[in-house]
Amino acid sequence: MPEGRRFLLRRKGALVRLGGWSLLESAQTFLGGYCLARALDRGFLAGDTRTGLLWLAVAAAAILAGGPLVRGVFAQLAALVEPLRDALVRRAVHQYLRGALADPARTDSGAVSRLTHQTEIVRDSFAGLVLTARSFVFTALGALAGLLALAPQLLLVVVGPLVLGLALFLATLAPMAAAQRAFLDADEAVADRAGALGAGLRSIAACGTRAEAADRTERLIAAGERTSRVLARWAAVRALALGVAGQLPVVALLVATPWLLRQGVTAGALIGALTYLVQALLPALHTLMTALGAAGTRLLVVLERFEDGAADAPLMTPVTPVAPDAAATRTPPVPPVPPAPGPGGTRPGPLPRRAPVPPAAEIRAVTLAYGPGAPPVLAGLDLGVGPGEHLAVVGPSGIGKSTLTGVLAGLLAPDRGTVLLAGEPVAGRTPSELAALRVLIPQQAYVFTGTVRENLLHLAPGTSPSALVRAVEALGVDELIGRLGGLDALVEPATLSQGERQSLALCRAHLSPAPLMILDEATCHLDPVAEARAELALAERPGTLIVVAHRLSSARRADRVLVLDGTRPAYGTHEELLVRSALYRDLVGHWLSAEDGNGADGSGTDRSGTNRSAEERNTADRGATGPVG
Ligand SMILES: Nc1ncnc2c1ncn2[C@@H]1O[C@H](COP(=O)(O)OP(=O)(O)OP(=O)(O)O)[C@@H](O)[C@H]1O
Repeated sequence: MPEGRRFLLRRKGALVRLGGWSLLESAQTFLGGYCLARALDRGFLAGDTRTGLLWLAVAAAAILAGGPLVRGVFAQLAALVEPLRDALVRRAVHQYLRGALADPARTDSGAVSRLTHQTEIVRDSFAGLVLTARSFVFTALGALAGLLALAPQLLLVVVGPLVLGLALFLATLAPMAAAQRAFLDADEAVADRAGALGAGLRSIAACGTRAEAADRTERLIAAGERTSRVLARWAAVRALALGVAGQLPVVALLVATPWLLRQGVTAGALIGALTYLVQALLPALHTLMTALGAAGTRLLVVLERFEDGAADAPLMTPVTPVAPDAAATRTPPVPPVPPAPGPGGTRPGPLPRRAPVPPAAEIRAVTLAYGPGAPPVLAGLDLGVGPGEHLAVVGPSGIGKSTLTGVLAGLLAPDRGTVLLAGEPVAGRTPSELAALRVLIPQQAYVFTGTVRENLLHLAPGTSPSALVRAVEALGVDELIGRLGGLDALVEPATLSQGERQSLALCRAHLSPAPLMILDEATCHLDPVAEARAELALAERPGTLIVVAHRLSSARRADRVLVLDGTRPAYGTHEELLVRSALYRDLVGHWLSAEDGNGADGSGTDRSGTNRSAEERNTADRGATGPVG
């Protein structure tokens, strides 16, 4: 408002000229009713047709003068509206430059819309408002002056309902604007959501989060419905105000006719008064209310897009350029990741109490049940995975391994407890924030129709060609890519085997910049050699690796193993768990007998571990097979 006032005060000349032209509109209104009244009273009702026609000719001349009047009004209107448009364009450019200098990485996609579409909306809405508000004020002046000139008693009858209706209308302005803003916000939220859903459709289908996505969208649509109901209610109040201000004076005039006649008001004056009400005031009022309701609210809402403190910022201020490095320091710090241990390396059990960097992933007293009456799948689980660590998660089928990966990845919200990634809570993070922190590869690998390159670079589009080649070689998928026709060959997911899909998905995960990688049986369709190669490559990648393991070799490669066992989980190295956990021994025994059934695992490692003596091997194998046997 103060800015608007300042803007108008600086254009006093144009306002005065506009007022001058508008006064002619008052005169036109005045003459319309007055001439008709006189034509009746002094001409036709008095039997003097010539005089009657003369008065009507004066009224016609006033109407014909309308052409030049409109031209004059529009010329002055341009003097008000065009500077506003220019100021908004300047402000939009300034906002954009300020944002770009403050954060070169940020893209302000709304800037073009503000510069073009939104500026034009403001310009048209402002012009429409000035036109209608001015027209109403000067028409009302002309009509009231006419009523006074015809008979002051007419004013007494008409002014009461007119003022009442106007007051009711003015009272609806603020709540109506608030309702309109809420409606537009809700509408934009639904549009944003629809856009995000469209862009993320593949991921939603791949992660199986269709129900959650639908639920969140439904809530937004319901909010939109509520705001449109509120808006409709205020529109009804506004229609009532229009009825009171526009129609009630006519009814009052008709009801008061006997009294007015007794007061000496002539028939011509009554017809003139009706003309003022029906032909001048009512249409002007209707146009004003419609314009304020539609253009006014649109103007308010769009003008807000030009705010954000830009008003305080002086234009053309020299700004110190921001070095790209400085911008980089503003991105959220990623905890330093120490180098991962070598393939055969071990890391002793619990994390040190005062770790220099927060754990890569941490679960504190997490409980999760699928449904209110269902027994918890995870019950008060604690887990800390250090940066660079390689953890294997094992357990019988249905014990909750996938549930745990979902919780760690932020896809499942626990009923109780906290999940932290890199020391920050997972709850409340947006999908893109989560994607920057972790990558989860489920058992059903996600490959989409597109080129091999698009599939591999899906999580890291900026990867250099040499890094891509290195990842392809490390994962051993070069042969597969050759068979598919090269990096630019089109992939048809349906024509790939499960193992081929897993290979591509693992290579994509390898390229992802996320510091935490979670594999949920993501190698189950690979042969043991390919699995070993993939896991080793992924473990050597900087960052933390959590693998839901389904083979002994996979558990052996990890620094530590988490055995999920209902409410009694066990942690430790492979060797420690062979001693401590009966369930782990059972699992190992089961894996060994399965491998015996399938022949050697082909992984190139012996079955009991790397670089161990025959005696150690025997001990371990005895421990492993004991309970099963
Ligand atoms: N969306 C769900 N709704 C209800 N129950 C579920 C849901 N997902 C998993 N469960 C149940 O939770 C338990 C743990 O399932 P989860 O998939 O986490 O186990 P898992 O250890 O990964 O099993 P597997 O090794 O067979 O994949 C199971 O009893 C399963 O039936």
